[in-house]
Amino acid sequence: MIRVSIVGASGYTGAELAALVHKHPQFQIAGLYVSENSADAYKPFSSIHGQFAYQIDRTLIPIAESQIGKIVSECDAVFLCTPHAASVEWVAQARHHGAVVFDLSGAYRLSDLNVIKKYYGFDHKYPELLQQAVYGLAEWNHEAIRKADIVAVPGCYPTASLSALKPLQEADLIDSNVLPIINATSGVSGAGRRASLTSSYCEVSLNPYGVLGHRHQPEIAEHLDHPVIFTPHLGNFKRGILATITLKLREGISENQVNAAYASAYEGKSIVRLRQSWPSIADVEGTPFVDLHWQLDPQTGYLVVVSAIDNLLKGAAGQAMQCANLRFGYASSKGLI
Ligand SMILES: NC(=O)C1=CN([C@@H]2O[C@H](COP(=O)(O)OP(=O)(O)OC[C@H]3O[C@@H](n4cnc5c(N)ncnc54)[C@H](OP(=O)(O)O)[C@@H]3O)[C@@H](O)[C@H]2O)C=CC1
Ligand SMILES: CC(=O)N[C@@H](CCC(=O)OP(=O)(O)O)C(=O)O
Repeated sequence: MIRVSIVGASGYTGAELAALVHKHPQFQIAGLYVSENSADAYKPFSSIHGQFAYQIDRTLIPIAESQIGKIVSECDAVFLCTPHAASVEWVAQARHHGAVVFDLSGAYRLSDLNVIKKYYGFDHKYPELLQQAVYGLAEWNHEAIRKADIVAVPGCYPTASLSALKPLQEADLIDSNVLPIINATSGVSGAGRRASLTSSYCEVSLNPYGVLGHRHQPEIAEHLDHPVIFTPHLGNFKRGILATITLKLREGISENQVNAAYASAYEGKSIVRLRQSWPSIADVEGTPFVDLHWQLDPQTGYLVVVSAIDNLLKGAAGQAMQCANLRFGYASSKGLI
């Protein structure tokens, strides 16, 4: 059995991950951790996430980065479900002790230090580790993920967007003079469990945010190798992301070529479902899938693609589990479907 420690286990993605590890036939939980001064220190995990009562009987152990050597000695992999700035240091300490690390934050997803400073607000102290980190988009980077010691699990909006756009970009179908436009709406769990006015349930209706400045824009652009316009929206529902993407195809590209690009990119990749009708958030909520459907306007050459995921699963914990499966020699969907 592969023993797994989860730091940030009281949060939304940490809890989903604990649940996935708990039901996985080849993985088991070694320990669940929160920060050194956490208000949840020493509470039973199931007192916070009651759906796991009598299933995951674990205590949330408080721990500092400097103590990670102890965690590493007791497990085969560390999952970090921690804020970006905290993950920068946690990854470095975990690697110092030789751990295989899966970081669900944005700390190791971008390669350019200036872009990180601009969008995350901190100077990244470990450029050599950034270079080693593999971007964990499971359907696309599986060969590199199998050998990686640091996996930067993609953000939720980038997962939805890249899953839709990469087949077209790899097949060279996108008109490079026209930027793809991504309009995506997320449920409030995307903002994490910590209380804030902007993600407070009664405050949220449906609004754009981070317009022309969200940190997922450079993440999508870097891993697509194509600039995009990305506008996130916050919706008044708990979980899920629906991204509607509009792009211009190169002159003369047919619907058959688009269909073939998706079919060939995702052949045998069971987490990606190529749908025959428009997907909805209800279709993917609580599932590890990304659902895609598209339609070409032959008059204008514009294509509309819709991508739906559960932000906490394919957008975070589910994809982290796919990466761990690959890293430890299993099929990427093992334990997920
Ligand atoms: N929510 C989502 O849809 C997605 C989130 N992500 C990313 O995943 C990470 C976790 O997100 P999410 O679960 O939503 O966040 P939450 O706010 O729900 O949980 C954060 C967790 O980290 C712990 N924590 C905070 N600071 C530290 C620290 N310095 N050291 C150790 N533990 C710490 C918190 O507990 P405590 O403070 O009590 O110690 C809590 O357990 C973030 O980086 C987020 O950006 C990625 C994709 C999707
Ligand atoms: C609704 C909401 O607030 N969503 C988050 C994105 C969550 C996510 O994917 O996470 P990373 O922070 O790991 O990139 C946001 O826009 O900041």
